[in-house]
Amino acid sequence: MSARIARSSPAEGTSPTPPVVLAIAATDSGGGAGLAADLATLSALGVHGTLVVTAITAQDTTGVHLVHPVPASVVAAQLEAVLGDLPPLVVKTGMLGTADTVRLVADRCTGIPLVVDPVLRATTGAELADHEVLHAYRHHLLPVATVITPNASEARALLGLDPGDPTPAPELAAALAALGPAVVLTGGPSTALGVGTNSAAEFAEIGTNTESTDHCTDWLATGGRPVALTHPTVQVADERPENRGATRNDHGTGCTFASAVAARLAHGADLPTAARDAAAYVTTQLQRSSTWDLGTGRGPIAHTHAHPAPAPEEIYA
Ligand SMILES: Nc1ncnc2c1ncn2[C@@H]1O[C@H](COP(=O)(O)OP(=O)(O)OP(=O)(O)O)[C@@H](O)[C@H]1O
Ligand SMILES: Cc1ncc(CO)c(N)n1
Repeated sequence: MSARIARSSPAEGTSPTPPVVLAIAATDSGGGAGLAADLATLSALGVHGTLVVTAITAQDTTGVHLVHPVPASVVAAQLEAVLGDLPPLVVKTGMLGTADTVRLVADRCTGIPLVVDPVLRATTGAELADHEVLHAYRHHLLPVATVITPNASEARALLGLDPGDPTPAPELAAALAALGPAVVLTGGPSTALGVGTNSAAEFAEIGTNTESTDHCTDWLATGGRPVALTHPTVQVADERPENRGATRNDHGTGCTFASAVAARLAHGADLPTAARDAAAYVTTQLQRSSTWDLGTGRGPIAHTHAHPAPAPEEIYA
């Protein structure tokens, strides 16, 4: 017997119209990052997500195997379709793939609150942007972005610094903010270890030390002195013996974080609140997937909201 979706009376079974956030990003066939992460996060946080696909990636928990950019004319057609009919309160960008697409997004999304996650490299290490793309980010997208959410290595690339440049994280955030947008420079556990980003003085300032991995620090820069936003680390497995039992499922944290920022902004939160809420959401979802066994590499952060699934009688009648 087939189950029928319940049709309850409008007063009982309806909810208010949700805000719309447009996610402009690429697909991840493994379902951990990119548009899969964006739409799941927006849905979990009470937002209707519309989407523009910029590239298709063949990707799994072990790495990126192929990137197929969508032609700029097809990206433009998707943008025209959704910007007119379903105007977004906030736009969030992830992997854009080509310089043409970066410029197109900058042109078409000017005047809409814009959260830019400058995806230049996958968690698994694959390069997802070349010099032309970087140039387009610097000169076209950053000046019209409301907030950008790079990690430290993306921040260095956007500033034209060497990968090994020792500039501390808050200075990187401040330098990017000087180009126009507010900045949340994200820092996973490697930042807490002081790898290339935080100086000992900064760790003293935020009440931790260079050996501590208990807290992650994101740096919020809005023009003045950058502010440290700290939250508890979900320990990630690495070569250290004490971390052997920790999670290996952290694929998609950056996309999830930026989408959560966009969702909270769309609900009217201010940027510091949105950034704190987004970090709390990432931490919760990392914790939830910490014992999952998906794939052989770095598995996904949790994108399920009701898991295990509710009993059928709670959904169907
Ligand atoms: N292990 C962790 N425990 C708690 N929070 C984490 C952890 N790893 C990342 N985060 C948080 O997740 C958010 C996204 O930061 P992250 O640095 O992972 O982005 P990213 O490097 O751009 O990710 P990705 O490579 O998936 O795009 C930040 O708020 C960061 O502090
Ligand atoms: C499609 C896509 N977007 C973003 C990332 C960054 O994690 C990724 N690995 N893949």
